Amino acid sequence: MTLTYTDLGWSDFFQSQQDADGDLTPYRISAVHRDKLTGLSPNGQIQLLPDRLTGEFAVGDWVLANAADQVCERLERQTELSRRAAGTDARVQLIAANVDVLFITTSCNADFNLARLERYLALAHQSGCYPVVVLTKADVGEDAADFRVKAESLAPALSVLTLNAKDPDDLKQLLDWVKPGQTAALVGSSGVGKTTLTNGLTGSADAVRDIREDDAKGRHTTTARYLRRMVHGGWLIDTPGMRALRIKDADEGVEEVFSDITETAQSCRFSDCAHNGEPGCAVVAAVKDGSLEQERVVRWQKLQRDEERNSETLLQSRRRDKGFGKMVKSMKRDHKGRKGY
Ligand SMILES: Nc1nc2c(ncn2[C@@H]2O[C@H](COP(=O)(O)OP(=O)(O)OP(=O)(O)O)[C@@H](O)[C@H]2O)c(=O)[nH]1
Ligand SMILES: [Zn+2]
Repeated sequence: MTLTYTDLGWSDFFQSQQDADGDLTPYRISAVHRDKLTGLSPNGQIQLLPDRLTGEFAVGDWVLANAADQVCERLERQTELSRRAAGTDARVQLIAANVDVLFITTSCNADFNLARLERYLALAHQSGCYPVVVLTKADVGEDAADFRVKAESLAPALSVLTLNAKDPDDLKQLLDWVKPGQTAALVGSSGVGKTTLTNGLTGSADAVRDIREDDAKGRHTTTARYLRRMVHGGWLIDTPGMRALRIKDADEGVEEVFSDITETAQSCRFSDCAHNGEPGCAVVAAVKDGSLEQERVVRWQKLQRDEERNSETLLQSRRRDKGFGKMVKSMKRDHKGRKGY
């Protein structure tokens, strides 16, 4: 079957970035390898040679390549999903590009965690993707409707689907959210059913899991991401091996997810109110009168702290560590001094 550029997700946004002569060919990146890229065009799939480190490309990117299959340009992204890399590394790690819909996947069991959902929602808002919460294992034991109500409480008009990932009929619910030519990405913890969903939505049983790398702790993780065609003509990016999501530079996303709280906080007497017992704190007052939920405020404060810390540059975190080291030293000195009394 021949695909057109429109089928691949090409739009006016990318067209306007085409080179004037039009002698370069656009390709959609379907896989990023150590030293090469896989690109899709109406002529099929080819290997492309990157013009910079492949870590600067994401699955879903559009690039322009010359007749020798060398990438000459990476087009500006409509949306970009990224997180802070694992370990002590402060770098940004790209997850996917030009994603329209983010399927935030969790299951109707112990994996369900409101704080984690909020983190993924902040990622969606920050990147410009439309979030849809997918609750799998609705067919198993516990009452799926309860989980749904809890998830829906996170934002007004939040789209929440409950389903059995193994049931082809249930999967139609997801297809409704992605138009042909649009791209969705699946995120969520290990074991929630991402592979099952990917196989069901793309009609392939061979989840390609061939690139294994050691992470910081020496564990093997599957890091390959692929752009796959969904049965109805949309595109799907699975994100295997994403053990934890550390959001970075997502302060606006966090603000959006907690807009009810941030709006209330504008009425605090002090503009830098930490909502920790300051006089005239509107957030504490709202918790008291029941218009804000205490646990949600606590989750907001924690997510804000995490986000700030993840967004520090390496230099800032070194300074913080140094400052902390100095503080410990001076405390030790003080302690010694006091002992002398
Ligand atoms: N009953 C039921 N089982 C499910 C459902 N979704 C997934 N499973 C099962 O849960 C197990 C884990 O599913 P996977 O699709 O491998 O989960 P994953 O998110 O891809 O996990 P990783 O590969 O570790 O990232 C498999 O045994 C699935 O068959 C569901 O909605 N209902
Ligand atoms: Zn306050």
